[in-house]
Amino acid sequence: MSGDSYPYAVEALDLGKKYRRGWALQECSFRLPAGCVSALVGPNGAGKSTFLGIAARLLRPTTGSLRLFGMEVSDPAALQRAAFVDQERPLYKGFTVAETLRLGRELNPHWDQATAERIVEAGKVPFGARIGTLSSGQRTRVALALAFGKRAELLLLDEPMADLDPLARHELSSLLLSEVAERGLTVLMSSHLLSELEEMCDHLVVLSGGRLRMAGYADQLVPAHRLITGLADPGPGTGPNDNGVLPSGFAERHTVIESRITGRQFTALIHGGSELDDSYESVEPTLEEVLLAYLRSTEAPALITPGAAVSATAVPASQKGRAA
Ligand SMILES: Nc1ncnc2c1ncn2[C@@H]1O[C@H](COP(=O)(O)OP(=O)(O)OP(=O)(O)O)[C@@H](O)[C@H]1O
Repeated sequence: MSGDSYPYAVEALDLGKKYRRGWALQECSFRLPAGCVSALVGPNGAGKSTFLGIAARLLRPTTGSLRLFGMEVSDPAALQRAAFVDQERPLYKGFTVAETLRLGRELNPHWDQATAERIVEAGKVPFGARIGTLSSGQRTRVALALAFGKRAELLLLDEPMADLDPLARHELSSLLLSEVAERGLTVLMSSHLLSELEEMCDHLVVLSGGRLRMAGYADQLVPAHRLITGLADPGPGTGPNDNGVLPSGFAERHTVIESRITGRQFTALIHGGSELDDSYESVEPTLEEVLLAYLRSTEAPALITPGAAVSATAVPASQKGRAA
């Protein structure tokens, strides 16, 4: 089923994870084209680490299936093609940096020592220093060196920027983008801040409360929306603090993702290309405006672009249901 040119790096179908306290991830279905750099975004507790943990085979899903390059994630061959940088950066504290890289070389058949050393050297991290004595940003750098040294085709990075200084962030983004351009690397990296990843990523996967809210290329997600402002109709009351309401019939004519009334003015983010009344102002929203609207309006349907949608027929019947 797999092949070097398999077009999707990740395919999740009805993926879910339940802990004793409840669902951390539910009914999550999307696919990630190979070769893209995708931001896995969502507020605290959204399920990002849970998703990455399943993709790195550290967690077993409760429902559904996850495939990497067409192979079920439980297949050891799938795992060889992915590298994971855990949020906790779990490295052996008693090992030196050089010993950590040596371990990477021994465990990974396609190990690239030169790249791993280059990443460590760029941060001026001493090879003889013990991991336990490094700052959190330096530990992140060593974890990234291990991930890049593995020469995996898919990098799963859990909050890679969280403890890096601005120079190191810039260096990491250049490194990622050159690897993507040179050898078609796919990257899925999490953050709870879109602004942290926006410049690097051409693709977006958004989770909230364990559910998928958006997935697709940013340049397809944004133009599907308009940000409308106009005069609100007076509210039902007459007092000075009464809010207005959306103009009559507006919500019936347009797919309103989110609306706000401020004084006599309304602002609405709408989806789709329905005809607009001349009396309204309409602009294309920013990616952040679209993202925030979908995160705040949990009742609005999730937005999955056709290229990111995965149907039950895309996954062989033998791989559906409870994961092995
Ligand atoms: N081992 C666990 N046992 C019980 N609940 C857990 C466990 N791990 C995660 N959860 C819960 O699952 C939900 C999703 O957690 P997860 O760590 O995946 O979110 P996240 O999006 O990565 O959050 P953050 O941005 O804060 O790192 C949270 O409600 C969390 O409390």
